[in-house]
Amino acid sequence: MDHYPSQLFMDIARCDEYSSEAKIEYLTTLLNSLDVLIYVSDLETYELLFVNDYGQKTWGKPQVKQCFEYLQAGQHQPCSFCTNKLLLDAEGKPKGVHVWEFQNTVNQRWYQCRDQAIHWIDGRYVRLEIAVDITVNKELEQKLRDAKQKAETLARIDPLTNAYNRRAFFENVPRALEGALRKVTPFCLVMVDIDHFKQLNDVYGHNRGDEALTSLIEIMKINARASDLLYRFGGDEFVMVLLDCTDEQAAELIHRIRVGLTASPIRSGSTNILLTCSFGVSQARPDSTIESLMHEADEALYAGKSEGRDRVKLYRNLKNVRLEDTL
Ligand SMILES: Nc1nc2c(ncn2[C@@H]2O[C@H](COP(=O)(O)OP(=O)(O)OP(=O)(O)O)[C@@H](O)[C@H]2O)c(=O)[nH]1
Repeated sequence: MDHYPSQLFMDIARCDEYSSEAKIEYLTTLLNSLDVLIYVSDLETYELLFVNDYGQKTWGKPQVKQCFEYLQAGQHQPCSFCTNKLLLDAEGKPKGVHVWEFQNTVNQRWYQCRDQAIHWIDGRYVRLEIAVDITVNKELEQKLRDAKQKAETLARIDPLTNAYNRRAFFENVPRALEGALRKVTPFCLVMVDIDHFKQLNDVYGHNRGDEALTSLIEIMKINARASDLLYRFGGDEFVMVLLDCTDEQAAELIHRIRVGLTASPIRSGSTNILLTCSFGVSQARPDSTIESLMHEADEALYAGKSEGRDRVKLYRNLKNVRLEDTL
């Protein structure tokens, strides 16, 4: 048969060989064989004029007159999202197919709805909706979105310590510094580096080294405020970003961390490994940038390293802040 489908219907309609009932049955069989919802309703009164078998299997036999009561849960007036008004132009002529997606309130499944105004048997324009169940696609879309979100989060977290990583630092901290400078609130950056970490690894093994890294971040977290941000920059180097905090207050926090480190040695058999760190602190000035703050904190840290390690240096004066100074 080389007919286009629309031509085929016209041929059937005009054919004298079949009765009108046979022609209607033919068309109804066709509409009822489709695995999509097809319904027709009046554009003004919302009265249901036709629902195919797929619709009746899904929403039941229509016991009510209007499409909104039939197709939606607890809906006793036209739906706020009804597309009827979009189907005719200003002159009252059909505007073509309007495609949209919707989660049905009766069965919670997602449908792609294709709505249009068509001529009905009696000459009026009515609403024809063809709705395809796209729930599986929607679920896949959601899974993809979740997986993307998870991958994005993981790309910003150090898997060993669960601290944020360097990438997260450069994404978040410049904005935090900008905010602090605008509001003229103090802002501190602290570089933390474990002392002789290579030796710890070499003598006690990599696993003890890993334990030392996770133990340090735990101790930092326990002592930090909720607004403080902790990052593992790589290896045994960490950065603390302290909002609304002066370098003297930073030194108090560092003191608590050092006390925590003394109280929680890493166990290796019968040996207690005491972990010490060097700390370099820089406080933002009005013209500070992330780069300048990092450079200053680094300078303070390495001044402490070269003087023998296990100490806290403020960039401001490069003097040692002794444990007892912060008590
Ligand atoms: N266990 C473990 N070791 C790591 C990890 N990442 C880096 N390291 C090791 O950390 C050590 C860092 O050593 P260095 O940078 O030389 O510093 P250090 O020995 O702490 O010396 P100072 O900082 O000068 O006191 C290297 O031996 C790295 O192999 C890790 O994820 N786990």
